[in-house]
Amino acid sequence: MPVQPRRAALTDSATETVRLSGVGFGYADGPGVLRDINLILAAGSFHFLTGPSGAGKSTLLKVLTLAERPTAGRLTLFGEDAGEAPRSALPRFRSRMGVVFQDFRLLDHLSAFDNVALPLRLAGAKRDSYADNVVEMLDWVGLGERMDDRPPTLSGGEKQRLAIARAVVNRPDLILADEPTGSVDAAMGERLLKLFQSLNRLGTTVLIASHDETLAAASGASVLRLEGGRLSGGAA
Ligand SMILES: Nc1ncnc2c1ncn2[C@@H]1O[C@H](COP(=O)(O)OP(=O)(O)OP(=O)(O)O)[C@@H](O)[C@H]1O
Repeated sequence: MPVQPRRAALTDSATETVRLSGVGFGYADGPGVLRDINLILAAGSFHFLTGPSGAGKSTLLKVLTLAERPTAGRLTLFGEDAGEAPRSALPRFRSRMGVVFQDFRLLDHLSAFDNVALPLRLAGAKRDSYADNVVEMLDWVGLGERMDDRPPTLSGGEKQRLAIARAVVNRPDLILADEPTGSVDAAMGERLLKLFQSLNRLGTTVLIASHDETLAAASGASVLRLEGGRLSGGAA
């Protein structure tokens, strides 16, 4: 029986940030990792994605960031078919996303300031127009005193906070974050959650993959659970 996509809120195509219909994925020569995933993330909704280690949370985020393409089913982002979009279309989809990678992917030769400024520079903004915004974001994540330092001199938690500041600085339409509080203490985890919630109140759709079930429950967000490659949970 075909499964209806889970609905997190309104499902009019104009208000959907993400739609997965029967999406499957497996790495080359490996077993299937994602099976028949049906999911709608309404524009402006907030979700946690939980599940045991190896369940496929990072893989699902890789499919959503178009680092991997679905091997079955249909993926729509911002109302457009993305699963089979040509490579030349990928920057257009990605320019609307802020991604926090599990391994941070900071540029070691750039200062903390320049790492955070990168998405704005790539979007063509001039330094004068974004400098205050970058400083404000670094202050928010507690790195206001470290803006001239390079990533190799930062602790794991500081790198994580820097990666989050970079992902959110240009107010993307969609934030995809893989374990964004995995390297920080509980108080900083709550502060970072507030940052994601503030952006969400401004209209950004947020999906956070996390082992931290306590933080997920405290957030009041819908909690999606991935297990054995299948998705359950979320708002009905
Ligand atoms: N590049 C890859 N090539 C082949 N198999 C992979 C690759 N990356 C992940 N896998 C496999 O896919 C499955 C899902 O991994 P994934 O990293 O998505 O899980 P996860 O839920 O994010 O785990 P964790 O919570 O430990 O980060 C695992 O069995 C893993 O071994």
